[in-house]
Amino acid sequence: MINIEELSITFSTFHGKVHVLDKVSLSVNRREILAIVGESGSGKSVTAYSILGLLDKNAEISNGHIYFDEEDLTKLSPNKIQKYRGKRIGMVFQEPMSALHPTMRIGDQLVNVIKRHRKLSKKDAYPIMLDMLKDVHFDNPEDIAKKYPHQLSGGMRQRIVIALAMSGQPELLIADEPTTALDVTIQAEILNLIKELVQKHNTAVLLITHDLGVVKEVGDRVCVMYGGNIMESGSVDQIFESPRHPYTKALLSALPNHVDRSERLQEITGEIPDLKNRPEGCIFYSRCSEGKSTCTEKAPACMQVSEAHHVYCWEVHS
Ligand SMILES: Nc1ncnc2c1ncn2[C@@H]1O[C@H](COP(=O)(O)OP(=O)(O)OP(=O)(O)O)[C@@H](O)[C@H]1O
Repeated sequence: MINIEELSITFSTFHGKVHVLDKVSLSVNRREILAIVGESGSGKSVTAYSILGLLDKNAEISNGHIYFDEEDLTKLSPNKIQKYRGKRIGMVFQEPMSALHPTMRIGDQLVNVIKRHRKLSKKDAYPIMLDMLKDVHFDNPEDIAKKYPHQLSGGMRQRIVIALAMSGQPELLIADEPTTALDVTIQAEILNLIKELVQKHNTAVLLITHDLGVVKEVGDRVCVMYGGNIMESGSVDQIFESPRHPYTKALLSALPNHVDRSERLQEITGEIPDLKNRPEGCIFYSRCSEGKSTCTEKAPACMQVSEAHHVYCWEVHS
């Protein structure tokens, strides 16, 4: 569905160039939820925004490709990429209010988007809108359609945003921290809803989170990111049960209850290096407990440790 190959992104800042993504490669398949997990600043959102063509103006794609069904999105003009957004690639962000019009009824917002994406009249879009509200678990769609966003709870608003994101029947849904702003009791409901819609509509999902509990709950595969690099990728079981990268191991063992492993990601000691001066070798070296001299010389090559389980670490090579 989507295939990112060796993507590098640099931001020009007042203090010089910051290399925030360094040869990131990942892919998401149809009907699959790929979770990207990592600490703050690891490059999760920049990866998502690059797919959507929504990078800040000071960003430059200095290397790589983003293939979406064979088309390289990095080569498209802003106008062309806009046609993908919303229609073929849906988006759900952390704060639902940012995606909703505050003074327009829910039903009208959905009808407008359905009309635009599916080229339908208002009359034909109306029953689809009611079905979409049912799809996101409202059993009183006519009533909900008449409401304004401020009349709904945070969880209900996020369900509306998911309905909006799905209204173009997207092939890929990008969800950036979709449950972070919500009450813990509502989080599972939203995650289950995403899972259900993926199955029903054959969508692929790129889920961005710093919450390992969320990964465990809904992810099929995981990419662990650190300092703009992928450290390890594999199935949820591979990453949780047999992590190979020292960073993944540190993240998991830092969990208060690492038997359960359904907790939020804890910060591990040390800081991400200055991305203006990326080290020659492994970006994680300064915080790694297993580092050796090779690690400072060149960035680790990708090592396949078992089917679909990849690790970028010299220690695993040895
Ligand atoms: N416009 C910009 N100019 C300069 N640096 C930027 C810009 N946007 C993002 N960055 C930097 O890119 C790096 C990656 O940011 P990104 O938002 O992708 O991290 P993240 O993993 O999503 O973290 P968080 O969970 O905090 O959102 C950070 O160091 C951030 O400061």
